[in-house]
Amino acid sequence: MNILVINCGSSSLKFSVIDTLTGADLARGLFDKLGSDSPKYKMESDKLAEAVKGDLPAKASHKEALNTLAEFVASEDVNVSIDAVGHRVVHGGEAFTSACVMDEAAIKAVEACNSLAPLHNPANLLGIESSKQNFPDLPQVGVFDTAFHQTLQPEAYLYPLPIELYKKHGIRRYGFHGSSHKYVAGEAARILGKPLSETSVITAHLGNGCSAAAIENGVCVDTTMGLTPLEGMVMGTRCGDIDPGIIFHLKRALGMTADDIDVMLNKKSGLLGLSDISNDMRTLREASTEGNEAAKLAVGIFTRRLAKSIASLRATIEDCDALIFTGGIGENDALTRAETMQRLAHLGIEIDPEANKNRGKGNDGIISTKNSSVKAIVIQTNEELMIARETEQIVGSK
Ligand SMILES: Nc1ncnc2c1ncn2[C@@H]1O[C@H](COP(=O)(O)OP(=O)(O)O)[C@@H](O)[C@H]1O
Ligand SMILES: CC(=O)OP(=O)(O)O
Ligand SMILES: [Mg+2]
Repeated sequence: MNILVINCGSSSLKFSVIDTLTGADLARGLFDKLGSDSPKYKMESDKLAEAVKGDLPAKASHKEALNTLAEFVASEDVNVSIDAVGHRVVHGGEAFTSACVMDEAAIKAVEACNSLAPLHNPANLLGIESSKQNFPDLPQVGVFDTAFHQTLQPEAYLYPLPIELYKKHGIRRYGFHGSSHKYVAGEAARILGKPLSETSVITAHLGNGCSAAAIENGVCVDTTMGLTPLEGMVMGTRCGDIDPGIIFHLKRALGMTADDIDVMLNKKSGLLGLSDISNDMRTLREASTEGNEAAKLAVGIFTRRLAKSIASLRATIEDCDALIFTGGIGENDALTRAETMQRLAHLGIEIDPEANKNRGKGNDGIISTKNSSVKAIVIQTNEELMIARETEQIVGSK
């Protein structure tokens, strides 16, 4: 089957067309600055030597983006027919434990989660609505970031808050990046040569958003993100765990509004806030090499907290076969991996420095020594392939 996979942000749309038989992506692209005065796009296909770049008319929205990508996919440049559309949906709350067809009832259930993921969910729904208009004959399937974490037990998902908040308002830990954690856990089992149902791993997804998960015998038992994708580790622009008392202090002593604080914690904190240079790990590594102390400190705090998160997740599972690094930083930044593993020697992880240096850029594999009782593995994530596979399963079972 050929599945069009769509990941909609508030002003962007990422897509790929995946052949589920081979796992290859036949085409991919990005629409940026949608709704602004100068929306832009870049689309690629294996048949083309160069990417197709262009501008959409001012104020063009997700609908126009979908028109443009539909024409591209049907053109000589790609020339494939699409069987179904799979959408990334970030927050499915407790309503979704797996992917499903986005009918009216499912859309209503996602809408009910909008306030829990105001940055992500409304945009995801916009993508689904536009896609229904553009492709009325194709099945539209939602694949949820939260679904993989629905196996968490109350001990893991409840906050130590008045229990009414959970019972009446659904305030609990949900976890995100589920498609990535699930994909790399499956690949880890394959690399280790064990069935997934007998494989226990800690997966660290380190992209712009960062989260880690503890997976026991193939089942997710704990994760670092919570009600929203703000909890947990230091990220590009998000703070991760902080003392909630800081929020009251910012309001009372500095007069900030809830919206000001929200923007600060989500968009101006993390690596960007600490370094005052960039949210991008590559830029911070370069600045560190040139002796920039703020960049060094930002990265030091990032890896220290990353190691603390992994060590605390280790306490939630009985055995651990491997620690998995994935996402842009996990796949490419050998220094982040080395610094994290050095802090985790007490867990039985012994780094192979040469293997660690040589991994990355599509070169997956084990980066721990033969004697390491817990292996460390670099695995390139593929959320799009996971979404395509889950979409195929839903459509194929109809
Ligand atoms: N070669 C590299 N070395 C170090 N960091 C890298 C490298 N390539 C990408 N990264 C980092 O990966 C992060 C982005 O990860 P990615 O998974 O692409 O993000 P997203 O969550 O947006 O999908 C950025 O911090 C970027 O600097
Ligand atoms: C849920 C989340 O953090 O997603 P992203 O990393 O794509 O921002
Ligand atoms: Mg990514």
